Amino acid sequence: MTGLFVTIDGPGGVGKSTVTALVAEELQAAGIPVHQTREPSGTPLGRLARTGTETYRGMTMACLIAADRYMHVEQEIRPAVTRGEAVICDRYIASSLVLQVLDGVSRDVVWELNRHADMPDLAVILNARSDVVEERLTGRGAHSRYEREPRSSERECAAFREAARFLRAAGVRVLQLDAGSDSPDEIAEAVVAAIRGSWMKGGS
Ligand SMILES: Nc1ncnc2c1ncn2[C@@H]1O[C@H](COP(=O)(O)OP(=O)(O)OP(=O)(O)O)[C@@H](O)[C@H]1O
Ligand SMILES: Cc1cn([C@H]2C[C@H](O)[C@@H](COP(=O)(O)O)O2)c(=O)[nH]c1=O
Repeated sequence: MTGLFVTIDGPGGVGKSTVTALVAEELQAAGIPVHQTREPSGTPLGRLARTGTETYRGMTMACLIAADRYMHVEQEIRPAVTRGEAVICDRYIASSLVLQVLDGVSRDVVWELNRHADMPDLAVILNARSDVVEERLTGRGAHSRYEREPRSSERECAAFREAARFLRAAGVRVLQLDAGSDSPDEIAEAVVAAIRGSWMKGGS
């Protein structure tokens, strides 16, 4: 049986990393083999992208992120799915459709750069009211220049709604969840239920 490729995206600080870890834990507890990963990935290109948001911008960053994605897919994601594992990836193409577009690259170009990357079986987009996201971000502290931009939460929340519509129109199965009022455990439970549903429909 082949595995399943699930991505978790959303505005900075909404709770992606928290929920990704809980989903992986829950699946493992249920005896499902899991491969938890994130983007930028652990490849040399990914490390460059993660530590270089002050240096690389616009088209340079869009290409760097896409190059890391192709390496990540080939070396890590696809082999794990082939082994029958549930791959849970913290950030993927939806993040590029938001952050690289807000960074000045056109959506058509971002989409074209990512066209040959494997699409997820399920793209989860966590979102919430922008004031809630901003409060979480302020409480935890910014990770990147994107999160330090004025009104970043407001712009990212709106852009992730648009990215969800775009991916759905492109044929990707998208699950949008309101991460504003529920606890991380409740959100993780909803994601796990959707993953089980996708698997029963035949996965990849
Ligand atoms: N459902 C929730 N309710 C309340 N607080 C939450 C919830 N989920 C996460 N948090 C808190 O919000 C903060 C940001 O969470 P987290 O680091 O998981 O976000 P993120 O989306 O991965 O951020 P980034 O994109 O910047 O890596 C943390 O302090 C976390 O404890
Ligand atoms: C997948 C992806 C990532 N990025 C950038 C955004 C952040 O600077 C880091 C991710 O760090 P976080 O702790 O998860 O917020 O990578 C990007 O610009 N585009 C992407 O597609």
